[in-house]
Amino acid sequence: MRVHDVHRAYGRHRVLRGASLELPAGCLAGVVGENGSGKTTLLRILAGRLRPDRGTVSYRGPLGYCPQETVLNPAFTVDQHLELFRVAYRLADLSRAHELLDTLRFSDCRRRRTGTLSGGTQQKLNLVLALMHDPPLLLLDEPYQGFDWEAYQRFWELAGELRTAGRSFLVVSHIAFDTGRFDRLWRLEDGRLVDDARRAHDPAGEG
Ligand SMILES: Nc1ncnc2c1ncn2[C@@H]1O[C@H](COP(=O)(O)OP(=O)(O)OP(=O)(O)O)[C@@H](O)[C@H]1O
Repeated sequence: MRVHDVHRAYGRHRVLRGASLELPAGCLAGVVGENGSGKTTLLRILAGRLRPDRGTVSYRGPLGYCPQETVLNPAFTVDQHLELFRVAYRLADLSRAHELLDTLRFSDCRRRRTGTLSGGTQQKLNLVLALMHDPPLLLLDEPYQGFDWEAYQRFWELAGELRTAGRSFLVVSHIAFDTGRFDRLWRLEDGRLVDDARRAHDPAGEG
């Protein structure tokens, strides 16, 4: 994915003022920043949900987008959500989705209406819906919000496996302690992305 000089204002409030980044294949990248710095605005632009005022975003292939707010219908069961998304993604079956449910340990919730699930479990489903078509590029906005420690660890194990398989991630986070998990890290400051020198390692050899 290539993002070049993206600008976006809400009225007179200029949130993004020339944000740029390049995300190679097999890279687990993070964007951190203070509340209100524009992380969600940036991700919505990258996902095509919001138009930038200026700048370009380009990438190849489908992407998976996990928004901060869940996309669930409380009256539908987990299985019904999976089926809806299977049709939308034109998947032959739900084998990958069921594997992800197992990985995140909530297969026993398949017949429950999502309105009765805990916030953390709803977020797990939100994540599965973004991952089940195995897109090469994943845009995740605070994907582990509400996860307990075990689910949080499982998320990172899964991210590591997908990275090894060549998938790229852009994860928005405001949690300072997980920044060491990223291959690449940008801080969103004053509407621009600043490459963070403290990134853990760089498997793509680009840094
Ligand atoms: N639809 C909107 N209309 C007006 N202002 C908005 C809108 N959406 C976001 N903003 C403002 O833009 C700024 C950036 O918001 P954004 O949600 O992108 O930040 P964020 O970094 O994701 O914040 P957080 O960490 O709290 O989720 C904030 O000041 C917010 O109030």
